[in-house]
Amino acid sequence: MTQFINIALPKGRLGEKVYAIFEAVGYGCPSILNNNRKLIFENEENCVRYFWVKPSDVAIYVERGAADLGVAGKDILLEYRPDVYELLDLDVGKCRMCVAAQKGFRDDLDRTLRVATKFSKVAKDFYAGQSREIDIIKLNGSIELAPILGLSDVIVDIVETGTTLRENDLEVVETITGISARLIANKVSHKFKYEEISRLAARVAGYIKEGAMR
Ligand SMILES: Nc1ncnc2c1ncn2[C@@H]1O[C@H](COP(=O)(O)OP(=O)(O)OP(=O)(O)O)[C@@H](O)[C@H]1O
Ligand SMILES: O=P(O)(O)OC[C@H]1O[C@H](OP(=O)(O)OP(=O)(O)O)[C@H](O)[C@@H]1O
Repeated sequence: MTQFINIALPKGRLGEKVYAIFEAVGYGCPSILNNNRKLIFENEENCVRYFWVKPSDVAIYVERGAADLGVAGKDILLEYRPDVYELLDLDVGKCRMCVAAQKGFRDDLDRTLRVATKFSKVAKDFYAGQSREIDIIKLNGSIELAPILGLSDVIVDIVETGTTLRENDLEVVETITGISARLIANKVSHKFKYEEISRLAARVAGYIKEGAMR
């Protein structure tokens, strides 16, 4: 008997793009795009159930088995390091994790560098690799304000188009890593729903490969 697959989708900028991929490979759930406040959608015909989840929470749902699969940005995986399988790079939600600062900023290396970020672990690892002493200032949004107001020397944040940096007279100092959305799986589900998950992942992988060749 085919088992239901539970998939945690990230609400917001990534969600619809990601759902479009699942729909294109036969895992549609037509009512999901109705603009209401429902958070769970299921399609009995193809045995799939979707949850709309805050992007930074997707990994938690998957790690703890509330969802079998999920889609999370590589930024979230690097920061929270959930114990999940990373099955595929979905090639959407592409951006970069960068160090940025006010134009002309030079690190004088004499004193502790103040780093404002949502991504404390990513920032710590990056500067540990350079043996640079830092002070993390953990913020939850509008990170670009920090160097402008003198709260930090630099920021570690996501850059997509570069518009937010440009409009606030900041610039990229260094790129830490490229980011894109990843399909992740709960480790127990991967074992017990192996066929269902493998079938879905293979179809998604084929779709992405076709897209790359187009
Ligand atoms: N310009 C961008 N800014 C932020 N994230 C982006 C951008 N472009 C792509 N992404 C990717 O999309 C994912 C979701 O970003 P989004 O901004 O929708 O959520 P968020 O507001 O950061 O989430 P949360 O509210 O849970 O902190 C990110 O984890 C990242 O992988
Ligand atoms: O290079 P860009 O295309 O300008 O995108 C980058 C901006 O987008 C994200 O912010 P988000 O919109 O998630 O807002 P917040 O982090 O301030 O909540 C990120 O933190 C940058 O501020």
